[in-house]
Formats: sequence, C-alpha cells, structure tokens
Amino acid sequence: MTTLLTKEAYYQIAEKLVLPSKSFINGQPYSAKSGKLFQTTNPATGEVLASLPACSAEDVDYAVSCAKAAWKDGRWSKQHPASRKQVLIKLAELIEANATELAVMESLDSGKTIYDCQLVDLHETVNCLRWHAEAIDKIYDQVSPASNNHLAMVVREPVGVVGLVLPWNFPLLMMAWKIGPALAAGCTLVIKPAAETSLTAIRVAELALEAGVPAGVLNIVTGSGREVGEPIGRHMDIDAVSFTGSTETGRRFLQYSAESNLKEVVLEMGGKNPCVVMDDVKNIDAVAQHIVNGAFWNMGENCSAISRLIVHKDIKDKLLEKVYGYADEWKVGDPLDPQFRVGPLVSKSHYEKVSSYLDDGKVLYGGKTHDGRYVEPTIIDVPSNSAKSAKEEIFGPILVVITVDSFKEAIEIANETVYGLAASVFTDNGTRAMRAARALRAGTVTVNSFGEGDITTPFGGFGQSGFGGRDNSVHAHDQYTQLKTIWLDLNTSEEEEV
Ligand SMILES: NC(=O)C1=CN([C@@H]2O[C@H](COP(=O)(O)OP(=O)(O)OC[C@H]3O[C@@H](n4cnc5c(N)ncnc54)[C@H](O)[C@@H]3O)[C@@H](O)[C@H]2O)C=CC1
Ligand code: BAL
Repeated sequence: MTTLLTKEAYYQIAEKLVLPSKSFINGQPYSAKSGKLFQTTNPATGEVLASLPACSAEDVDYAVSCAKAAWKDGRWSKQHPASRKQVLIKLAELIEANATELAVMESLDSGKTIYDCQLVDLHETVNCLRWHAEAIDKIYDQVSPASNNHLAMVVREPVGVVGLVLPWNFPLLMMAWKIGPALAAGCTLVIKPAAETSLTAIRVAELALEAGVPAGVLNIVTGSGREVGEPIGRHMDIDAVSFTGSTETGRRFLQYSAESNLKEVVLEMGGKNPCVVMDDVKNIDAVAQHIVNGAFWNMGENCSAISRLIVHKDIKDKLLEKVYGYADEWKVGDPLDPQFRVGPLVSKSHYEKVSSYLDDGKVLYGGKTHDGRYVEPTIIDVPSNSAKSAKEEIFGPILVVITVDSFKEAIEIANETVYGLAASVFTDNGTRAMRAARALRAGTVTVNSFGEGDITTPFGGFGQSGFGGRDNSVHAHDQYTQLKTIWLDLNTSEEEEV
C-alpha cells in the first residue's frame, strides 16, 4: 500500500476497474426511485467515468427507514464491543487489500494525484478505521463522585441514526474520519458522498458488508446537495448530522435542524489558514519545504492548507527564494502518473473559481493555468490582509504573501479572519513559539511544521470553521454518543443497611 507503481501499471489497473453504478442501501445496490441518473467525470480529461443514481427525498426516506430499522433492533449497537471491533478491523483489512484499486478509483474520480491517494489517503483511511476499531473495547464509562447513599453512573449511548455529508477533497479519508467513530459508537448511517466523488464511498460500503457490518447499518445515497443533502438535514428520523464542506452549506444544516427535529449538527468547514514566519528561523530550507507542502498538497484543495504566508520583512526574500526552489519540484500533470504532485482541480466550476484569484496580487511564482483544468502552484504578493485573496477561502494552489514588521503585527494579522481552523508558526525562539501557539485562534496550531496532527489528536475549528464536535481522536466519539446519567438511590431498597 505504501509503494508506488509505474504509470503504466496504474493505467492497466484503471482499464480493468469495475466502477460502481448504483447507490447502496440496506446491503443492496440501489437505483433512485425516479430512475434518474447523473454523470461523474474524470477531472483530468472531462470524460464521463460513470452514471450514478440521482436520488431524491423519497430515496433518502427509504435509506433512513432502513437505518432506523437497523438501529431499533440493535443488530449493530447491541453486538458485543469485541465483535464490533473485529468487524471494523476486518473492514480496514479489506480496504488495505484493495488499496491500489481504491487509490486509482479515487484519483480518476477526483483528480487527486495517485501519489497522494496511494501514500496518504489510503494509508490514513486504513489507519483511522483500525484506530477507532481498537478504541471500541477500551473506552470506559464513569461513576460520579456522588454521596455514599447513591450510585451515579455516567454512561455513553450511541446517538442513533446519523447523517454523514461528505466533501470531494478527501472523499475516502473524510468518510473514514466519520464512519470510524460512528460505527465504533454503534450508530447506523445514511451517507451522502459529494456528487463529484461518490465512487469510493460505494465500494467501501460493499466492503463493509463483506466485513460483517449488517445490512442497513451503512447506507450510501448518491445525488446532489439539494436533492439528497437537504432531505438528510431536514429528516425527522435522523438524530445527528456530521458535515464537512463549505461554511455556506454548513450554515444551511443549522437551519435544516432548527426547522425540523433539532438534530445535533457537527460542522467542519473552511479555513484561511495563516503561516507566520519570524526572522529568527535558522533552518530556512525546512521552513520552505513545510510551506510548499502545506500550500500545494492536494492542489490546495484542503481546508487546513496554508493559504496566507505572513512573513517578517527581514527574512522574506531569502525565504521566498527557497520556497520557489522547492515548489519547482511540484510538477503539474496527469494525476495517474506518480511523478506528478499537482493534478487538475476537481471540476470546471472549481477551476473557474480558483483561477479568478490569480490576478488579485503581484504574481511572484507560477500563475499559469493549463487545459482549463490545472492551476500551477502560485504565490502572489498582496499589499495587506484586506485583499480579496487574503480574506476568502480559495481552496486551490495559490499562496498569498503578506509582509510584516513585527511578531505582534504577524499574530494580529493571522487572527484577522472569520475562520479558525489551522495555523502554523515558525520561529527558533521558544517563548515566542509558545506565545504564538496560545494567541493564534485556531483548532490546530503547528509549531515549526505544517500538519493536522494525527489520528490521536482532535481536528476541528474555531469561529466560522466549525463547531459541535471534533473529528479524530477519542473526542470524535463524542459526536456519535450522548451522555446518560443513571442514578441509583441506595436508601430506598428493602435491604437492611450494611
Ligand atoms: N472544509 C472542507 O473540507 C471543504 C470546503 N469546501 C469549500 O466549499 C467550496 C464549495 O465547494 P462545494 O463542493 O460546493 O462544497 P459544499 O459545502 O457545497 O459541499 C459539501 C457537501 O455538502 C453537500 N451540499 C451542497 N449543497 C447542499 C445543500 N444545499 N444542502 C445540503 N447539502 C448540500 C454537497 O453535495 C457535498 O456532499 C470550495 O470551494 C471550498 O472553499 C469544499 C469541500 C470541502
Ligand atoms: N484536511 C482534511 C479535512 C478537510 O480538508 O476537510
């Protein structure tokens, strides 16, 4: 899984791939009741890859009724924790056994490079499911410090039927971030993959059934946000929704909840993530490498991507020279060829959006587009943090540079955003590093590196980047469970006092 093949080998696998053509409900392939279809295309070529059911509210109703039946009879939640653990481990193993095919399918459907799909997404997906599987029989409930005359237990129970609404930038991995803890908790699921990238979700649902996840527990409904996402958000029999995507759509889920059954809503949304570099850094090469990776990895289609480089004026030129050098290594091209680190953007409309920011500042590096699909890694200089490209989430390989005179100014500008997902700071001054880590308003702050932590650390945002819960770590289980207090009065029994 962690070794790359040749381009020719990936093309051979692609030719033989059997692509899903149906949704997956109650353990069966499923066509929309209306019979309608939509097409999913290969972002690298614009060619149609597959046609999938364009489901709507009536199909969501059916999926929810199956998930509810599975929830009510406890076919999953009431299994012994050790047994659910084995099933989830088996699912991780099956994904690992099919990793190369899944990586190719993901690359074809999303435009993500095979380099990333194979080495990052598939690897992390398997790791995530294994981690949550192992947690199932290691998380204990609590006994509260109530009086001697009472026994007060605080137990966690699965929340019930959960809607998972997924983005297109890490289709498989975001699915794993959510199904791992949701299945670990014992919930039953109605999953809506992004319309652009539904294929791997359907394949994983098939593998889940093979692993032993009972029919009806993990259901996939394909289609658009309006036709499938909204009915999930408004459904009276869905107890919670976990969403990853744009802030605009996240807002709608709050509205849907308020106007329906007040279901719990967890939102993981956009970012405009600052990277502060101070003039005291010594290993400029390492800093430059982190910046290039943080800004251009996954074509910048990453909610935690470095999108604002806030750099001290005394180090700016020296640092940028190094950044250009490392960016030169990120070649743009065919995503199925493992030599390329930058593929096409996910869709024509997203390409139009991203390329509209290219003339928002002075282009320092890159700036070109190719085939109406690819945007080169690009660095633009802007006069201040009020530039459009410094305020809005671009979600593409465009890094905006803002020059500052002091540490104080850098932190103030870093926090001048409605978002608060991730931030990074590079400095060789330990006190400064800790001050910055405390002062930066973001769910994840990395010091002298770029990253999102790992499966052991919670991931989520401050401000308009999200709220309601966290993905990853044991904290992710809070999204899919609710607390119950069981209070026993030991004085009212007939038993003699002892
Ligand atoms: N935080 C993140 O990881 C992501 C952020 N984005 C941001 O969002 C921008 C737009 O991308 P989109 O694909 O349009 O994101 P989106 O937020 O519209 O899509 C995310 C999910 O929500 C669903 N959805 C869309 N409209 C809906 C509605 N009205 N009701 C219910 N569900 C709905 C989509 O079908 C998809 O499954 C991107 O340019 C980027 O800035 C996009 C994807 C992921
Ligand atoms: N970087 C993983 C989370 C996201 O982009 O939505």
